[in-house]
Parts: sequence; structure tokens; C-alpha cells
Amino acid sequence: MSHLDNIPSTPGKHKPDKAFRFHSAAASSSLSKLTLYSTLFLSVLLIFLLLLSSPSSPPSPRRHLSTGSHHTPLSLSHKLIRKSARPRYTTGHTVLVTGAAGFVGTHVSLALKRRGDGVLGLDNFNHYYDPTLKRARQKILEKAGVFIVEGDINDKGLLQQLLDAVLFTHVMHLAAQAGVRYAMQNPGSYVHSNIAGFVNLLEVSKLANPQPAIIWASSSSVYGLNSKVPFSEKDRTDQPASLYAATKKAGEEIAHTYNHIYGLSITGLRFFTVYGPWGRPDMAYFFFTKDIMKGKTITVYESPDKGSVARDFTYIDDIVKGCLGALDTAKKSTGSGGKKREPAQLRIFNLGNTSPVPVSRLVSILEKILKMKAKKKVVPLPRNGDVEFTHANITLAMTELGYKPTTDLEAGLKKFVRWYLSFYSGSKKKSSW
Ligand SMILES: O=C(O)[C@H]1O[C@H](OP(=O)(O)OP(=O)(O)OC[C@H]2O[C@@H](n3ccc(=O)[nH]c3=O)[C@H](O)[C@@H]2O)[C@H](O)[C@@H](O)[C@@H]1O
Repeated sequence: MSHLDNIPSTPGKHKPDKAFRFHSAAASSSLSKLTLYSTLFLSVLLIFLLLLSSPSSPPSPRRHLSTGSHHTPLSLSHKLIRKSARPRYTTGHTVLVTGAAGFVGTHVSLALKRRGDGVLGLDNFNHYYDPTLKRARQKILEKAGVFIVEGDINDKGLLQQLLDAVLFTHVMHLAAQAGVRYAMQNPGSYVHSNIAGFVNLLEVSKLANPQPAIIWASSSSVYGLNSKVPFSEKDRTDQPASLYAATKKAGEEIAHTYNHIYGLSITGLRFFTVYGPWGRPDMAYFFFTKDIMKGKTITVYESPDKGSVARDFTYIDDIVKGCLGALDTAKKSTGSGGKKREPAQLRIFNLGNTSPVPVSRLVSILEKILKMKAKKKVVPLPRNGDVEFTHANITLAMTELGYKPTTDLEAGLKKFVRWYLSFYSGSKKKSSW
């Protein structure tokens, strides 16, 4: 018989056998064992109860909202959330910015906060590109008083909690799976973020009372194989060349549905190849800079007729002005608690630069700024989702939003390279806004 045989499998349910009752020596030894085990059991129970009643444990949190590198109990997060979302003036807006640690999200959040609006960020800090860059952007925002809740737009419970905690006047929805070519590698991530995530956000927004107005990032890629230039909002957008474009186009149709049924005020912004400081490392201007400096060969696409592939590169500060213009002119949603009262505003705008630049010219500008010759491999545009050119007609945004881009590619790239050199020289603290 092993010493383990006397340990009850269910505490408190030990049944002594007959031998135990009639042999006193054996009985006293068994009694002392029983006392030992009971003491042990009671101690464990006591420790467990003490832990439960400990003041450091949050009062039965339903979830922990994360501030990024560390988790913050809900009660503390709520304080930070409300503080971050509170406008400086009574006339200020209260804005939830999704994708706040992203390139456009960070710039827009900062601009809103600086002019006095209340801003709360939401970001899932995914690893599509180096999250340390996202964390660095988060630090800049924290300093400016913008708190980022770490979470996914697909998390309905979380979104509901945020919209319960704060009455947002607007949602600036910039969270998305970006990038045209990556859609061939990871199609699911585009459906997850750009379709399911967007629907989730609209579902929660439609139930809010009052409903926020939604401003969200569509893309120039919706013009797909459209060959009529410059691209106008009235042009056809039913020929997407990539799954990315198809998900953004789907977003535009979904926006129509939620506007139509629930009275949500929705404005879609078709961004044209946004670039600038704190940009996205997956974009050509960014990794061309990195590779030219390293002496690595860059691949430059040309169109099948040996013509140049071109983009209407748009500088981030111009895009930010467009986003703020869209927010300031957005009318209120007309529904509440899931019910529409009257027709609501539904808009779509091109935010481009109206000046397409060949990719070959992008490379020569970078060579001039970096004072280095690029090692180039010129290849025909592969069938990877890229279109040959983009060119925005911005008349509508100029008229309705007061949008007026002012930065040409050379001036904007100079600012980008200056930031890039300071950020990656190891003196990250120096790379200010
Ligand atoms: O306008 C938009 O809506 C889109 O703009 C960019 O997409 P894209 O214009 O393709 O920007 P890049 O990926 O930086 O490419 C810029 C140009 O460089 C070319 N390229 C790209 C990569 C490469 O290795 N070589 C090369 O020549 C592309 O064909 C394209 O003409 C963004 O990545 C998308 O997220 C955004 O939605």
C-alpha cells in the first residue's frame, strides 16, 4: 500500500475503513495523516480565498483593455479612454479613430487632438509590417494625449464597450488590411479586416444612440481597369484588379446599405498612394529608399508597351486636411438604436494629387535626394493586382471639403527621407513630428 492510497480523491469525502476504527495504533497514525492533509487542504483554500479578496484584483473585469505593451485593468482604461476622448472645447468633436497606430491613422489622430477634438484610438498592432514602427507612433500619440485601446475591429464586445463608454460624434475608420500585392498571399486577411471588420463596426455604430457619423478609408484601387482619366467619382468601379480593391469596393456598397437601412451618415475617401514621414514600409517609395541606401537592386515595373507605370502620389499632410474636411462637413446620422428616421448623408470623394508621376521618376527623385545611384531591374508589370496608372480628379473634394493638395512629390519625398534617416539612424527620439 503506498502512502498515496490514503489521500482522498475528493477532499472531505474520505471514508475510513473498518481496520481504521478498531486498531488504535494504526488509527492514531491515520488520524495524524488525516490532520496533515486537512491542514494542507485548508491552507490551500485559505490562500485561494485571500487571493480572491485581494484589493489588487480588479472588480470582476469582463475584459482587460490593453494600452499596448502592458495590460491595463478596465477601470483604469475607462479613465484613460474618457480623458483621451474628451474634447478641449464644448464645440469640439469626439472621435474614435480605428487604425490609430497606422500611418494615416496616427497623422489624423494627432491633427484632431492638436486642434482640440477628443480622440480615442483603436488598433490591433498586427504584424503585417514591423510593429515597432506602430509602437513608436503610439508613443508620439501618447505624448499628445491620445490613448490607443489595443483590440480588433472584429471584436464586437469591445466596440460595444467603447461606444457605451463614450458618445462619439464621429468614427474615423482607418483600420484596414492595406497593400495591393499582399492580397495574393493572404486573401483572408483582407476579407477579415476590410469586409467583416467594417460590417462589425457599422453594426455597433447603427445601435448607438446617438449614432456617430462614419468617415472611412476607401482606395483609388477601386477604379481598377478604368481607363478614363482623370478618375472621377462618377466613373465605373466594377473592374477591380486585386482582391484588395474588391474588398474596398465591397466596403463602398456595404456603406450604401447601412446608410439606406439605418440612417448612418457615411463618407468614403478614396486615397491615392499616400506617402510621407512615418509611412508604411510595404510601400514602394519606402522600401526603394531602404534598398537604394543598402545598395540592393530594386525592381521597377513598366507597362507591357514599355510605358511607365504611374501613380498619383499624395502627401500625407494633404490627406490629413482632406480627412478633417470630410469630418467637419459630415452631417449627423439620422437613426438611433438601429432605426432610421430620415435619409442620411452618403458621400464618396477622391483624395489625390491630380499629378501622376511615373515610378521611374520616383526612383530618380530618390536618387537625387539620397545622392546615390539605384541598382534597377526593370521588368514588365506582373499580374499581381497592380494597375498601370492612377490619376485623381479632385473637383468634388475641392468644392465640398475645401481640399487642396499643395505638396509635390519631390518636396514630400525630401520630408520623408529626412524622417527616415533620423528614425532609422538609431536616434528614434529625435524623429519628431
Ligand atoms: O492608392 C491606393 O489606394 C493604394 O496605394 C498604395 O498602393 P500602390 O499605389 O500600389 O503603392 P505602392 O505599393 O507603393 O506602389 C507604387 C508603385 O510602385 C510600383 N512598384 C511596386 C513595387 C515594386 O517592387 N516595384 C514597383 O515598380 C507599383 O506598381 C506602383 O505603380 C497602397 O499600398 C494601398 O494600400 C492603397 O490603397
